[in-house]
Amino acid sequence: MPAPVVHVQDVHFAYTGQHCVLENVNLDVQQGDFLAVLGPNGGGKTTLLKLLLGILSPHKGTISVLGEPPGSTPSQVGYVPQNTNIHNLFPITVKDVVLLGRLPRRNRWRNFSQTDEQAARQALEHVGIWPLRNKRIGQLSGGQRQRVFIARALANSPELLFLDEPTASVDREFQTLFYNLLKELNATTTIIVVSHDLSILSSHAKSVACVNKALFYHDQAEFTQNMLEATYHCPVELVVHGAFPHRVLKEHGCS
Ligand SMILES: Nc1ncnc2c1ncn2[C@@H]1O[C@H](COP(=O)(O)OP(=O)(O)OP(=O)(O)O)[C@@H](O)[C@H]1O
Repeated sequence: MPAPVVHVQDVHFAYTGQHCVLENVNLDVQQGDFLAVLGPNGGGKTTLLKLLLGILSPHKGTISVLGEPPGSTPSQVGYVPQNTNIHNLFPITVKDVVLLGRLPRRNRWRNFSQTDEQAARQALEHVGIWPLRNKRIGQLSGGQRQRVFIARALANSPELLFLDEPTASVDREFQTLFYNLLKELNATTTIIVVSHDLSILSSHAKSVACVNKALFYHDQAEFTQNMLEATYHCPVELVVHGAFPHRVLKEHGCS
């Protein structure tokens, strides 16, 4: 089997002065995978992505991404963060935010080329907001901003794409469009997406990682009741309705 694009071995992580957020985490992601990362609030999903991006460093264990230490191949890795705090009055247009995705980590102030402009246009068209390109980002709704940051991640045609709750504030119509776009991108891009939306992920992901301090990996996108209950530590009910599988959590009180 070829070397995995993401290799995590015996990783432990805690924020300063806090309990362990991730403990003894092991994960291999193969090229071409579409991995859904699930788990309860505070389970450590975003922390795991930040470790893979090199924003945080593990206290114990090793991580490699595309065969290198995390953070050393930024032009091959796209990232859509969960929260994007930009001041409403910050004077930057939608297109400029997307163009920033084309800049290497070093030499960040080079001029943009025709190729950069074309890539930005294509990314904005992909997420359906090319007409908004000259608006200031502060003038956009939460869902429109989310699309801008997805376009920024796509603008570099990354080999590996990390997405943290990418559809949290977008409407249902765009969610479907977006997951279809991810499916298309998955032909050439390895995708790791954190989401609570089991219904859509169940029909698009190829594998699943459940994260709640520990990580349980399943090499098939099959969400079984046992697996979800072990992760969420509470009863979970799987139901199917509509044209494609749709799962919901049973009403419950978690202690
Ligand atoms: N910068 C930080 N400093 C201290 N503790 C933090 C920090 N960021 C996250 N935590 C804590 O680490 C734990 C894991 O947080 P993380 O954001 O990774 O969870 P998550 O699974 O992504 O949650 P959610 O589904 O709510 O987004 C939580 O208990 C959180 O309070």
